[in-house]
Amino acid sequence: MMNYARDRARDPAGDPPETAPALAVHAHGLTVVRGGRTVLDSLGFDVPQGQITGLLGPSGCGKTTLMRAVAGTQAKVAGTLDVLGAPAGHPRLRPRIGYVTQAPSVYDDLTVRQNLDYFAAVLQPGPAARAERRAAVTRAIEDVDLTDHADALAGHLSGGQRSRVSLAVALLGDPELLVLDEPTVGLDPVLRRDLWNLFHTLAARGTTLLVSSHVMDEADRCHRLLLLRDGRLLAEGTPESLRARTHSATVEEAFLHLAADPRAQEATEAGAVPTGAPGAPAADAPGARERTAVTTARPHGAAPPPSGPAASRPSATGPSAARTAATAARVLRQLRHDPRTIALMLLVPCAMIALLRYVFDASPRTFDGIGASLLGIFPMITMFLVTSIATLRERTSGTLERLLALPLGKADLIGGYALAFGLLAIVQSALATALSIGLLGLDVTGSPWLLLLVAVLDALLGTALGLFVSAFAASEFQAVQFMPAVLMPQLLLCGLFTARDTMQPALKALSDVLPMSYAVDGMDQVRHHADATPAFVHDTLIVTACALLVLALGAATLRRRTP
Ligand SMILES: Nc1ncnc2c1ncn2[C@@H]1O[C@H](COP(=O)(O)OP(=O)(O)OP(=O)(O)O)[C@@H](O)[C@H]1O
Repeated sequence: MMNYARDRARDPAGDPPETAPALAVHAHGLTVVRGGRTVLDSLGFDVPQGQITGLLGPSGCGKTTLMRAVAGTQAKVAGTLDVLGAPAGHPRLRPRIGYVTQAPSVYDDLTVRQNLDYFAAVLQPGPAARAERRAAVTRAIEDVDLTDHADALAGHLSGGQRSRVSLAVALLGDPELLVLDEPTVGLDPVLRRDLWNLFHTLAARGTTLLVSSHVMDEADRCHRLLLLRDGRLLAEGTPESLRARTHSATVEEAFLHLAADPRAQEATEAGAVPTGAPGAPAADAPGARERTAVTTARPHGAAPPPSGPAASRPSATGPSAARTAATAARVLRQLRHDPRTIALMLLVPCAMIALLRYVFDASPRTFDGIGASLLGIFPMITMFLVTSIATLRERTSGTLERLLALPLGKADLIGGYALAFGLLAIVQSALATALSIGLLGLDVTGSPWLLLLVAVLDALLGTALGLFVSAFAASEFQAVQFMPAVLMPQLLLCGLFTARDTMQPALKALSDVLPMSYAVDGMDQVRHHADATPAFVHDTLIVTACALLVLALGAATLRRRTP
């Protein structure tokens, strides 16, 4: 059974409050175009605060698109869409909305608790909030009845259990508005009933819920309904009013009646809830007054100050060291559950450098030249691959959409990845450098620490390139294809195979703008000079600047709203 320890006095299945509530969402002329098609067509509706509004309609009618528009993750939204008194997608709304996507957007390679710990750290970063976070995580796990599975990997749970982890994430921080996209799909009847009871408990506490479903028998569990078909609003109102208006016994019948009779739709097509309709705020009701204030008193694009519980929640979305550190810790925690990947990342460069040494057994001087350069190139290649696939997985699993709907700065996310993989790169490069110099007899005049410095910078560059390139890949297959496209030209032109001075002018010019050329040059400087030469400093500065530039480009390519 779900935990109802925080339930208030009202009957979970009871009626909404008698006085008309204020509005959590107000839409007018809402239109969304996806892939050149109008998917939502001039919708007008209201969602009252503290109630459960069901968004019902057949598959493909636009429910997910509407949910994403309300959550602020949908691009190309036209018309008016005010959410909690601010335009949808306003940064101040991010900590105030809990959004559950249709597929469970959680990390399969983290436990239930680790998933929640991370999202809680995004919502409430910093060591000062640790105790509060821990309590919120425990409470959310209890709410979705997963206490017995708190330490299980999310990937080892059933589909319904993973959906509940996703819901628990959305419950963190007591959001004022919960946007739930088909939260009960695939659940057994007992769990479905328990979840609906939880939704009513949340509504009784004052939370607004917008819940989509294509199962019409869930309609009677909602206080109000929005019936959608082919991107147009068929009708809105309480289940009773819709049944009464269409003389139907069930909401499903009412839906079919409305779908077949265009005249029956006309009453609600023009825009907001008609005054006097069941569930609509009366003209002089508090909700109606607030709606006027929301839609007329605020300059376009400006958000009013948050009120209620949200006022105490963090709203900053600027760079935050605590959120960057939490992201890096989460990425490393994911890797900890994947020891084979860690072993491959650390051992493959060592194995390759050892192989190279014995390939050039007869010519140790050639090994010195190529080996030193490859000490930087191996980490760049592995970090590029691992980062591009890890970020792409974040994109395809839906966790990226969820994260970007939260108060997490893009720089925090990119910085967290760079920090985690940068730390791994240090270990990887240190192992390969120690092996090369200590056991394989690599002869360098300069300090091995300088060699390590260039290797780590190369790895950081590989991480940055991987993050950047993943924005252009639609699948892991494509990400892997990008590897030769991005790295091979650099490898061929970096001076490892032919001295850069002897290249054709066009190739030399191309080589001059590729960062790997400077990485190889920097390694060469360490090989031949005891101290850091001006050329070495110049080379390392260029590699560092390129890594930072590509990281910034990676952050710039992240879009909070997707098409
Ligand atoms: N990226 C896209 N580009 C173009 N059209 C899209 C895109 N995503 C969805 N659509 C179209 O938009 C329409 C609405 O899709 P949406 O996912 O919102 O429907 P839905 O009601 O949530 O469906 P379901 O209940 O099956 O999840 C569909 O006709 C779909 O084909």
